[in-house]
Amino acid sequence: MTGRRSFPEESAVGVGGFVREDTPTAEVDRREAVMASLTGTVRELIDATIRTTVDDDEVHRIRDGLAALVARLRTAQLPGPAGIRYNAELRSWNWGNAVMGAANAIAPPLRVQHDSSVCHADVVLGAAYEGPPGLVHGGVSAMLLDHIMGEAASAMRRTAFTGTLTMRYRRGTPLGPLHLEASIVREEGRKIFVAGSISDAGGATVEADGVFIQPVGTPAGGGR
Ligand SMILES: CCCCCCCCCCCC(=O)SCCNC(=O)CCNC(=O)[C@H](O)C(C)(C)COP(=O)(O)OP(=O)(O)OC[C@H]1O[C@@H](n2cnc3c(N)ncnc32)[C@H](O)[C@@H]1OP(=O)(O)O
Repeated sequence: MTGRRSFPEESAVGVGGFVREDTPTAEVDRREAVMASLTGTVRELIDATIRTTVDDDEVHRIRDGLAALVARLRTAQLPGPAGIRYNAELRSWNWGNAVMGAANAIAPPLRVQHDSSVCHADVVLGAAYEGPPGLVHGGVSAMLLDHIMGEAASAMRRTAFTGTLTMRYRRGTPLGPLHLEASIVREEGRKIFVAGSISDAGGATVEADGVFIQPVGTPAGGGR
């Protein structure tokens, strides 16, 4: 996630993985762009690997070349996962996030837009997300919906964890361009009920209902 949100020091949430850093926003932006450029190429690598038909010897040469690049990246590493970081200006960055992390080539990535009452995102899913032939893996659909529905529940101002997520796969979701939406249906105390969908040009392929729960001690809502 990026942008200004509420964080533990503001909301007194003791959720692990949040790390405050003094990195200026301009430096975060610069580094994020650098990492995103690398990640885009790694994403290309994943797609090219899945679809390659080069001969065995060439596969082995490419493997050895990539192993050397991995060793170079390993010369300076975080001790564990990237977590969620934020600075004094509340610029946040979670570059390892499985759905939208700028340094995670597994992430499609999903770029979620927050409108007044709806979160939406357009994404193109390629060969790396295939389940049934030519169709998106059902778990990938659930992952993307979990994320965008969680973003809708958080509304850029609070922490909300997935409690229950119910999926209805109405028909196969084709690989290619897709549209996702999510919005809050109602709230009951710490429970936030959210609806979400994935659509192709022909309409909804997957619909989901979710119950997202604010951890104890977090504000029940209010302004940003
Ligand atoms: C700045 C960051 C932005 C964040 C922006 C984030 C965007 C990305 C979002 C990604 C979302 C994820 O993947 S989150 C990762 C996946 N989810 C998790 O790992 C969550 C694991 N589970 C938990 O941590 C916990 O079980 C919680 C927090 C969900 C609930 O624990 P709790 O707070 O102790 O709940 P508890 O007091 O027992 O119950 C409170 C009320 O919720 C109900 N309830 C409890 N659990 C559930 C449940 N699983 N499903 C439905 N309802 C439940 C209870 O019946 C009760 O209702 P009543 O009696 O009051 O009526």
